[in-house]
Amino acid sequence: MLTPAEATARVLATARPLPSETVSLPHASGRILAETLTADRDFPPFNRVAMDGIAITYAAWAGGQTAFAIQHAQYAGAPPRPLLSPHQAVEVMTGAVLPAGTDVVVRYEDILLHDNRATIQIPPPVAPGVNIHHQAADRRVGDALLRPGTRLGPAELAVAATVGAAELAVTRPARVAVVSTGDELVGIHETPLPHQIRRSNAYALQALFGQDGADVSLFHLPDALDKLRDGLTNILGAGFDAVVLSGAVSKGRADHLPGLLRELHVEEIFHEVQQRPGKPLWFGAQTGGPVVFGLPGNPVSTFITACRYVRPWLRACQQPADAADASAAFASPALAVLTVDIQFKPQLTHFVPVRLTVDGEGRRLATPLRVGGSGDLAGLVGATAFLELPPEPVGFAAGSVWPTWAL
Ligand SMILES: Nc1nc2c(c(=O)[nH]1)N[C@H]1C(S)=C(S)[C@@H](COP(=O)(O)OP(=O)(O)OC[C@H]3O[C@@H](n4cnc5c(N)ncnc54)[C@H](O)[C@@H]3O)O[C@H]1N2
Ligand code: MOO
Repeated sequence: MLTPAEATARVLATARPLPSETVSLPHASGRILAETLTADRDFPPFNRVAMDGIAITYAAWAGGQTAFAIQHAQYAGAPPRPLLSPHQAVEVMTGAVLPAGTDVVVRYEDILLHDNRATIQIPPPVAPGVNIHHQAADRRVGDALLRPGTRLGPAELAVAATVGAAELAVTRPARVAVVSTGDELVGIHETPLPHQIRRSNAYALQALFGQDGADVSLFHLPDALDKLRDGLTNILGAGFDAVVLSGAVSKGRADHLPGLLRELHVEEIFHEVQQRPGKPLWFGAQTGGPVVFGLPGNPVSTFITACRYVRPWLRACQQPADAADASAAFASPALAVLTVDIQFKPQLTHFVPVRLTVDGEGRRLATPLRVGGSGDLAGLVGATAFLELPPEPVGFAAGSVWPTWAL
């Protein structure tokens, strides 16, 4: 049986970069950039006035002059006009081009304005340049600003907008079929009979994969082998990048999936991982078709195996081929301090849902939630991560530090 690290390596070995597509800037939010965006101009593109006030010649002020006649006013958006006399001043507004011939800005708060003359109330600074955002101070024309593989959040979209990238190349979302199986499951609009439950896993998976930008379609198939075969045949041939099944991968008489998937030419890459929850995890791939994850049906197992294995695969596929560091986005979980003692005897990696907080010294603390078992889906409410505890030792002491995976 594989360890979680070995299973992860086999999952990621099947990830292929998805092709790119072009979308308009407002639709690129949250998507993964598939091109390099460079500065089309210096940042800022001109010496920008950074405070409302007057622009003057530093040498005059440093030489003892404090009263300056106003030559004109320079507004943001107006073509620049130079200062003609070093002993006069230009009124300037934030965002305006600094008038040629000036090299310092004095704020309105630090001058008295009377009769078109400004009298400075403060001593001169030690050098010119004050209250000026100099051309190219932040970035130079041609600098790479955003690289392939960058997730486009609000700051990145602002950068794209400022270089005029009205359309952007992004990786196409992964197309994922989420398939729940089981005759005990009814839809969310139905009233279950005493021996039935509503299907919840599919919605958790849809939301999880949606957070990674995947395009998710939901299906439900019954346990009867012929119906399961027909349904699965259609789904496998429908052009999905991944088919994620929940349930029917364990040892029960209705757990048909491993056999059926083999019959449908989905090659098994592994079945079972040394972990709890989620030991019955199944993974395979169909040549020329999708990869298939068979997630164990117990809701906590489904949830955690989706986070631990499916989401990294999605992220890997959504990285463009030329991403600078394709592995960085998903390779390493962050460390956190366990806040209570935990005993776990089985020789299995133990995944523990936790709530992460930060203490007064900035340490990340992981507090386990009260989850009754892998069927306790309500126990997951409020989880922000899960701990990955190794098969050894049996006892994990409060204060010890372990990897955590954010949800
Ligand atoms: N003899 C053994 N029995 C079991 C083993 C084992 O090793 N030997 N493993 C246990 C473990 S661990 C798990 S996890 C489950 C996984 O079983 P399956 O993947 O075959 O899942 P099902 O039997 O179909 O369902 C398990 C459980 O989860 C509920 N479920 C399933 N799908 C949904 C859904 N979409 N929404 C809500 N709840 C769902 C289902 O009703 C069952 O209660 O097997 C153990 N058994
Ligand atoms: O994945 Mo099972 O607990 O290990 O329910």
